[in-house]
Amino acid sequence: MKQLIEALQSGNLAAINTSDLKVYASSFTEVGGTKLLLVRSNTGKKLVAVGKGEIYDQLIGESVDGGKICPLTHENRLTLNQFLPYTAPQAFGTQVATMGLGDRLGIASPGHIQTLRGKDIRPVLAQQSIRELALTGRTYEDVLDAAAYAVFQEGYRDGYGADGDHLKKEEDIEYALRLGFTMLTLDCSEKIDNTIDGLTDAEVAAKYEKLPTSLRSRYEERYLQATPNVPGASLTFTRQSLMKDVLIYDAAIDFMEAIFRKYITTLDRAVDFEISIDETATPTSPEAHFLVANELRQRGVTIFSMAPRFCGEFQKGIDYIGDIAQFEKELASHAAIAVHFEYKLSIHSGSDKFSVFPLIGQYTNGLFHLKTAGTNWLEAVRVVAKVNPSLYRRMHQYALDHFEEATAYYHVTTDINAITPLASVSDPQLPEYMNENNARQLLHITYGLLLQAKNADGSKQFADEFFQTLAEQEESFAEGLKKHIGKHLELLGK
Ligand SMILES: O=C(O)[C@@H](O)[C@H](O)[C@H](O)C(=O)CO
Repeated sequence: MKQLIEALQSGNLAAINTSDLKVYASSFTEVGGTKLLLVRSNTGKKLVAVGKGEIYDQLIGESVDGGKICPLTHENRLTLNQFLPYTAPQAFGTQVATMGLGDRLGIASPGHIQTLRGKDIRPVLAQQSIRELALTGRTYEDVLDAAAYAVFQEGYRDGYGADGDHLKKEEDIEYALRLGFTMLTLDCSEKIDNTIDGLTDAEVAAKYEKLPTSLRSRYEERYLQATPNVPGASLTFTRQSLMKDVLIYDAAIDFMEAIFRKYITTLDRAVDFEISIDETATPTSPEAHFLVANELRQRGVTIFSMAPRFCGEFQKGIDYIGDIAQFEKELASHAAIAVHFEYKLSIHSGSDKFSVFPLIGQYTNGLFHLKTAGTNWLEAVRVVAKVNPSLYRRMHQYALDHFEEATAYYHVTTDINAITPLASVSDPQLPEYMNENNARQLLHITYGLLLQAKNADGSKQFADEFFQTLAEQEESFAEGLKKHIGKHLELLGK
């Protein structure tokens, strides 16, 4: 360690003996009288500090040969945030394209940064839903720590975001905000009445007539007396469609306003507030999108982005399923509505929607928010399939055995009987499973079960070997992400 400390003190990183050490040269920085560098030895990644000054004194670590070797702890991450602002998340607002890069493992962000660096789009690296935290056993502290250390490792100074994703409960919103998350995705799915779609016109009318007169009058005056004029959007309101949309969305709009007033307007910092109405059975028609957006504007609620439930299927980890002509027709209106109300269109379940990415880039004029998560996990699985076939086979079989359990968390139309039987696939062919939709969804939705699976003695059945394999294959994983997420960006016009 003495040689490392001396080389760092001189600022001569090339002099560091790297025979048993990986040096992340992009991490090197000086603050006050302290030099900092991230390295990885056989005991994992460490933050090395030399010199003097406040940050040196505040970092917690072992004093060795005149320097300090610091573990990548939550407390040390907070110290980095305090002295190196670029390592803390930021809000981006509506004037720059952004991409959610959900990292369920806490090891994907370096590859994400290498992919996006220098492009006209900014990464929301710390994006996880409460559902993902529950399935992986992680916390929002873990998520933000991993992203911040990745930013430090890569020396990435263009800014990154932190999205408390698909939040439904106030305690989860408070949790994410307390930790400094810079984006909130409010999931309104439990306030959207999906039963309305199944009612007859007469049943809809009868239910609507029971609403307060003042409420009905307000909606009818706003949406039936004149056709809204949104350049680029084709909108037709009828009394019947209006009654349905009011019954479906009115409670959700009240919820959006209440959360905005209680948590967003009271903040002393910028936060990107996203409205998610995508995880519902009811597709969001352009008229419904306009109604929600206009009601929010009438109530003084300003948002960063809106995630509608598009027509067709945006399933996890695979390409778009549906009529692309119809999708394009509605996308044009959705994008025009977002422009009209001055926010970005947010595309959830954005992983691998290659057939519609060019349309999304075109109609949003390159100003969108795209969310991915599953595809980043699957690139890690692809690495395992390539270098540790035994582990991949055990994980694949476990996923097959527990698939039904996983369908409780994600809507998929996977046909697991269509997946080539594992025994008939040779080791070199295993990575091909990541190119087959049914196998992709099998491994995607079982991520939590796989990571949390335990042996009879309580040890992790796959996770320890999985993370060890990925640690040994750090560069391969980053290259896989650069290739796969790079394909996303290229088709989006970035
Ligand atoms: O799996 C989750 O809960 C999230 O990744 C969620 O799906 C996210 O909002 C998303 O759309 C990622 O593509």
